Amino acid sequence: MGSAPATVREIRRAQRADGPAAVLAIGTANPPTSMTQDEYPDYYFRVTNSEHLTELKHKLTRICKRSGIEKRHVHLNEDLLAAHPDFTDRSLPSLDARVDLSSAAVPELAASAAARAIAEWGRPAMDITHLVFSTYSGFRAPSADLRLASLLGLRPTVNRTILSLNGCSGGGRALQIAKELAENNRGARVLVACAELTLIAFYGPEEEGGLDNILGNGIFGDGSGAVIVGADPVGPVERPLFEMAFASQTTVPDTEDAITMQIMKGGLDFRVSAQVPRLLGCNIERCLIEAFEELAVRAEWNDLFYAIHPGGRAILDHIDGLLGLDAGKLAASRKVLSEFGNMSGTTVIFVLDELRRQPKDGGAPEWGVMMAFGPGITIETIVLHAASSLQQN
Ligand SMILES: CC(C)(COP(=O)(O)OP(=O)(O)OC[C@H]1O[C@@H](n2cnc3c(N)ncnc32)[C@H](O)[C@@H]1OP(=O)(O)O)[C@@H](O)C(=O)NCCC(=O)NCCSC(=O)/C=C/c1ccc(O)cc1
Repeated sequence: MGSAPATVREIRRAQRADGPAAVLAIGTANPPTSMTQDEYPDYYFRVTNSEHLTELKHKLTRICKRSGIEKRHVHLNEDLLAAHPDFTDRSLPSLDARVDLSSAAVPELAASAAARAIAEWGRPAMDITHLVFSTYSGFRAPSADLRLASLLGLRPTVNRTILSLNGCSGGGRALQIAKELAENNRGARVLVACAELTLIAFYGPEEEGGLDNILGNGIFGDGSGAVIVGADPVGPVERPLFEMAFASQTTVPDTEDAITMQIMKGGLDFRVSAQVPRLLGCNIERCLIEAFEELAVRAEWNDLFYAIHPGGRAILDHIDGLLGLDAGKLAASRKVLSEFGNMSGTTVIFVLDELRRQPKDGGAPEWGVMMAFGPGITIETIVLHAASSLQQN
C-alpha cells in the first residue's frame, strides 16, 4: 500500500524554497578602451567632425566637469568609428550595422562578467537553472541571452528571459525577477546578466536641439554586470552576500515623457528631461517608507547601507539632501560613477560589487536598500540584508 497522494498544495509547498533569495556572487566587465572626462569633449567633437560647434563643445565640457565622473569605458573606439563613419550622422540609416556590432559584442561582454561571477560562486555553470538578461543594445532573435548561454556552456534546459529597453532600471528589474524565480523554485540558481553598449545610441552633435545627446555623451559608458541569485545556500561552497528581503516597483505618475528611448533608422534616440533629478528626489523617500513598513523594520535612513543607481551626480546629490544622509553614505554609488559613468541598467550591479568590497571599519549596517531608476519613470527598490560574513568584513 503506497501513501496517500500529495495534494497540489503540498506539491507546490515542496517546490518552493525555504529561505529568501540571496546574492551569491557578482562579476563585472568593461570594454578595454577608456577615456577620461578631460579628454572626452576634444575627442567627441574631433571624431564627429564637429569642431565648428563651439557652443555645444563648451556645454559638453561643462557637463563633463560637473559629472562626478573621471573616466568611462566604450566599445565604439576610434578604429570602429573609422569603419562606420555614418554612425556620426543620425539622419543616415545606420541601424543595421549597429545591430550587427552590438549583437556580437553584447553577449561577449556579458560572458566576461558572468564567467567572473560563476568563478566566485564556485559551482559549475551547468548548475544554473535560469538566465535573466537585460540590455537596451540588442534587437535580434535569437537574442543575446541564447548566445550567452552557449558561450558559458549552460544546460539546454536553462530557462531564459530577456528584458529590453528597461534602460537604467533594467538591472533592478532583472534582480527582482531573479528573486521571484529563486524563491518559487526550490534549488533554482539564477544568472542575472546586464550588458549595455552606447554604440547603439552614439551620434554627432546637432546644431538644432539635441541637448539630450550632449548629456548622454557626457555621462554614459559601457559595461556588463552579472549576479548569481539563489535561496537556501549550499554551504560551504555558496556564501551569500546580500539577502533580498523585499522588492517593489513604483511608477511615478505623469512622468511618461521624462525619460524615453526609441529605435530609429539612425540608432537609439533617447530623451532625458532636466527635471529627472527633482522628480526622483520627490519620490524616493516614499518608496523607502513603504518598503520598510511592509517589512515592519524600523529604519533610520542613516542606519542603512545604499546601492543607489548613479544616474547622474545631481541625482545622488538630491537623494543625499532629501534623506539627510551622512557624508559617505552614497560612497559606493559615487565611486562607480567616477570610475565608469552611468552604464545604464548594469550600473547598480557594479555598485553592489563596490559595496561588498568597501572596508567596514567597526562593523557595517545590517539593512540596506538597492534602488534603480529608468523610463516610466520607474523606481525599482530592493531591501537588502547583509549576510553575516559581509557585516564583519
Ligand atoms: C551632471 C549634470 C548633467 C550637470 O551637473 P549640474 O550640477 O546640474 O550642473 P549645471 O547646472 O551647471 O549644468 C551643466 C549643464 O548641463 C545641462 N543639463 C543638465 N541636465 C540636462 C539634461 N537632462 N539635458 C540636457 N542638458 C542638461 C544644464 O542645462 C547646463 O547647461 P549650461 O547652462 O549650458 O551649462 C547633472 O545635471 C546630472 O547629473 N543630471 C542627471 C542626469 C540624468 O537625468 N540621468 C538619469 C537619466 S539618464 C537615462 O535615462 C539614460 C538613458 C540612456 C540613453 C542612451 C544611452 O546610450 C544610455 C542610456
